[in-house]
Amino acid sequence: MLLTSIQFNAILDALEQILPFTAPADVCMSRLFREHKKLGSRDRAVIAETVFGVLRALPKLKWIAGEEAGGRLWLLAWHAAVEKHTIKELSTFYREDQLELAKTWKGKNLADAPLAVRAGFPQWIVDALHAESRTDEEILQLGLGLGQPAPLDIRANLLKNKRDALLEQLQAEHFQAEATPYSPWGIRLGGKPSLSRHPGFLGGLYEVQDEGSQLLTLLTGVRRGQMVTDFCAGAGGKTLALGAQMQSTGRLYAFDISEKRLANLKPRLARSGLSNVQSQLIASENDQKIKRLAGKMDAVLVDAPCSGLGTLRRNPDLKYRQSGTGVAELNAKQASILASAARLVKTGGRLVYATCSILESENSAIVDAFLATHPEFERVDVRTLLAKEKVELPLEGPDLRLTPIVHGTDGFYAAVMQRRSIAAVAEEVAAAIADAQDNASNEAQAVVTATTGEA
Ligand SMILES: C[S@@+](CC[C@H](N)C(=O)[O-])C[C@H]1O[C@@H](n2cnc3c(N)ncnc32)[C@H](O)[C@@H]1O
Repeated sequence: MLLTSIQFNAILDALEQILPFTAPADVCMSRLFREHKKLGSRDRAVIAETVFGVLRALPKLKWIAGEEAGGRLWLLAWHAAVEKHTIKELSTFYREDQLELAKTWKGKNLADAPLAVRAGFPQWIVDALHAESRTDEEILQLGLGLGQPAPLDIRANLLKNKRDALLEQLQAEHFQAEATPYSPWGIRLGGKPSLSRHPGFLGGLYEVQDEGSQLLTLLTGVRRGQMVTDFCAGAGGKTLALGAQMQSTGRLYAFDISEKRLANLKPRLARSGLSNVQSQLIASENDQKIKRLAGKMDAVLVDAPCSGLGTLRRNPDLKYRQSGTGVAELNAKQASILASAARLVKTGGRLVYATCSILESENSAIVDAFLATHPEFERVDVRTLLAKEKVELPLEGPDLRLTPIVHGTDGFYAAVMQRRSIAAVAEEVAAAIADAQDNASNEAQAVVTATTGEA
């Protein structure tokens, strides 16, 4: 059987709540599951898988069934044209006239669809990527990668165990578990197991974290005893990884403007066993509390608020809840946060700017503009840093750009910068002035030569 009627009705219910896109899909799903207490774990898995499948494929389903068709018919298009269920299987849930429509949809050829539909993006994302000179082929590859379900990655908590020991333990418990290809702390779990009651999870042996997110933290290069700030800590996914890298020594400040997110860090901190983290609610990136830490940090991570388009595998609804205008507003915030966070970095210290976005306007454009006005910082090639950590992964250019198709991770970006000494900056400025003076005098000589004929 395709679905039970309880599952089918719950899916329709969920779509009705999610499709106006006024609240995040995962929040709507949690609410629905709380309201339907009788749904078993298998039901929940089937419902969530179908709803998220429909959200990922929505541009395609709208092209097949029509922009205004609505949840029920888009679900029919999903089952008929994507999941390829037979008309007989669908007849339990749909009327004769709807089944007639489904028959015609089965013959639709996606190759005839516009690029946005084939890539599974709303048009605004295609326009934004085109504006950044991405080719149709690149957009298609990005869309296909971000249109797949994401794997389940965990990060071994090095404070409590080693990755290999945890891997062995999980395999002994019959998890489908394997080491992630790039992160030295990562384990990829197959079969989507529920971990929330697993003793290893409750005991803080690991945290759920995408491999790409683990790699961003690795780039900070933090070590024992350092002073470190996670400027946009949120619920602390990266704070926990940083704290473990520091072996719970030194001091790790976790800043955020969201009290709710910082509150969610608390139970995670308790499980992790870390005692070096100080979480701090700030009013804005210019909060007075930050000033006293100026120039004191060995490393600052700015995991900036962003469109989140790199996480569409997990949050497919984001592509409908974000917009070009929203991204432009984020760009201003990102630049302001980066400039403010940079003040905390000491000479020789590291500044990592990261997002889970695929748009360069949120990524290198922010970093390039920052570097153009902050000569005291220089870009560090992440390929060199990763090589030192013995992480080999395909990268083009000095910044980290991860994508699902190439790296099997969510879409991530990171640039690493280092604060130079005043002497180095002064030396460079003096050299630039000398160059400019040389050029000016050469030009003056050329004018004299041209007008008098005397060299
Ligand atoms: C990408 S999320 C951080 C995710 C988190 N680092 C993690 O790994 O789980 C961005 C965070 O920036 C926070 N934020 C937004 N504006 C901020 C600001 N002006 N200063 C500091 N944090 C800010 C948001 O509340 C959000 O938690």
